[in-house]
Amino acid sequence: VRRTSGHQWTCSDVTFHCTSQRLCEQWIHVINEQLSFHTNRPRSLLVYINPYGGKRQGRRVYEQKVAPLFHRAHISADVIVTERANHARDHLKTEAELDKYDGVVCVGGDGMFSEILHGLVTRTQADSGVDQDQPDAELVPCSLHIGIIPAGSTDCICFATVGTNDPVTSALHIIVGDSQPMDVCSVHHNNSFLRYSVSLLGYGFYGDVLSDSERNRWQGPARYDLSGVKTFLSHNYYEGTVSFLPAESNKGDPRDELKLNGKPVCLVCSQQGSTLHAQKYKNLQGQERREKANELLVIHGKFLAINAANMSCACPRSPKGLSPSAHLADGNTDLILVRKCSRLDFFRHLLRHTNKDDQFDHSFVEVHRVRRFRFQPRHHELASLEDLSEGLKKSGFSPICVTQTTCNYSTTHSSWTCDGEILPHADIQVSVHRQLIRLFARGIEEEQQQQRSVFEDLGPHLALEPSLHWTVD
Ligand SMILES: CCCCCCCCCCCCC/C=C/[C@@H](O)[C@H](CO)NC(=O)CCCCCCCCCCCCCCC
Ligand SMILES: Nc1ncnc2c1ncn2[C@@H]1O[C@H](COP(=O)(O)OP(=O)(O)OP(=O)(O)O)[C@@H](O)[C@H]1O
Ligand SMILES: [Ca+2]
Repeated sequence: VRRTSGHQWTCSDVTFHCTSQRLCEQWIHVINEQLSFHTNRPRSLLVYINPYGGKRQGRRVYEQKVAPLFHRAHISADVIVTERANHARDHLKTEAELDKYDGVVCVGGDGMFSEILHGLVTRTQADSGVDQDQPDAELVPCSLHIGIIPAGSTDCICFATVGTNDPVTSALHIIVGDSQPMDVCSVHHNNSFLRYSVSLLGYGFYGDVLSDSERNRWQGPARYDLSGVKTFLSHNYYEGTVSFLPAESNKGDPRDELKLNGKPVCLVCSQQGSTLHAQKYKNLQGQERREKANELLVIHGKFLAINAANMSCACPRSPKGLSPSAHLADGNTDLILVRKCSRLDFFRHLLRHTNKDDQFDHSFVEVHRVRRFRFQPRHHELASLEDLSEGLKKSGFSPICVTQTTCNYSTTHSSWTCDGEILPHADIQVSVHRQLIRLFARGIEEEQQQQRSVFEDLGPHLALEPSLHWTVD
């Protein structure tokens, strides 16, 4: 494997010249033996292809670019081309013989990934007797790795975990058996399970963009930009209460510049983080007290957007993403609150997603790293007040009218987008489940890491440099 620019990997050939047939056979034997020591590599995969994702190229991408690589790497693959939406999810939930495989691969976009996520997590909980309707249930991590071959219109999850959306690069991460743990958010309404999320939960601006764009699916990926401009111009804001449990004190700050992004060296995402936490915990009496009491912080306000970014959400549209310092596997999500402000200010904030400026450095934006949160829209609060106070009703005071007349360009509620799906309820509770799944990926590498050979990272068995071969020869 050879690294090229922009986090892409390609196949690289090494030609061995031997003086005799016997030496050649020895080499083949030794190399195969060394490869067999590397047990993290998958041997057997279950592949789901969405033939209608993105530009409808999923099948071609798999057959022409990925299958030949799996074949060369002696990986066997059972391929299912989906016939309808939720085919992959339902097959994983009930039918798939998961014991036969080392991993599940999805060929498609974020929607297809979400199907695999729901199928695999739900199956794992059912097999372990965990009730996912309980918001505080401790979910059991999935044993199979998930690989993503990008072939959708939005490949945000692939982009934010690999650094590029290139099918060959993703196939090579699968082949070498890379492993990237990832947090998963569970979303509940009252005490019933709604969905899982790994990237963006967005209420207000992004919820409205998604709701509008669903009506214009025929426009393809451009629908997001069109609905984006429309939603920006409507400038709706929504009133409600956000309550959240802040992250432990060692988890870094959403505004820190470390940008470790869940890489293997990242202390925040690794087990070593706990030791670091123990030391800091001692010195922070106030923080300690708050964590012990599991104290929720409560913010009431009028918001243009409420976003929970469980990972950076970097994508070609926004190369550093919604929360550039978010970690993939730290057990937290970054909660971004954009309060009511002028159109110009909101435009400035949005624009900063496309350049190097800090999008959180505005008086109307705040960001919190949290373990769980709840959102209650205002009309819910008013509805319960209404129940309690007959007097209010008698006086003819109608909460919804009040909201509409005092805020003449506000509707009463928005919808949540959950990794691109619209949720049916606005009042939601969200909990982060640390490292619930593992991807065949390694996070976005920094420049120095990119200088090294891919095989150096795989341990001593595969550290075969061409120069070394010549010396032995
Ligand atoms: C002035 C330029 C501002 C550009 C601001 C760009 C910020 C982009 C942030 C993108 C975050 C994507 C997170 C991805 C989540 C995925 O799990 C999900 C499923 O595929 N995709 C979406 O929800 C799809 C979400 C698609 C959201 C597209 C938003 C487009 C906004 C355009 C705003 C235009 C304002 C123009 C003002 C004149
Ligand atoms: N055979 C199928 N026919 C129709 N829909 C399917 C099929 N297989 C999967 N789907 C659905 O297609 C949706 C979009 O798929 P995918 O994510 O692969 O592509 P996409 O173009 O990136 O779409 P989006 O950007 O909307 O997520 C998914 O939600 C998935 O459930
Ligand atoms: Ca996280």
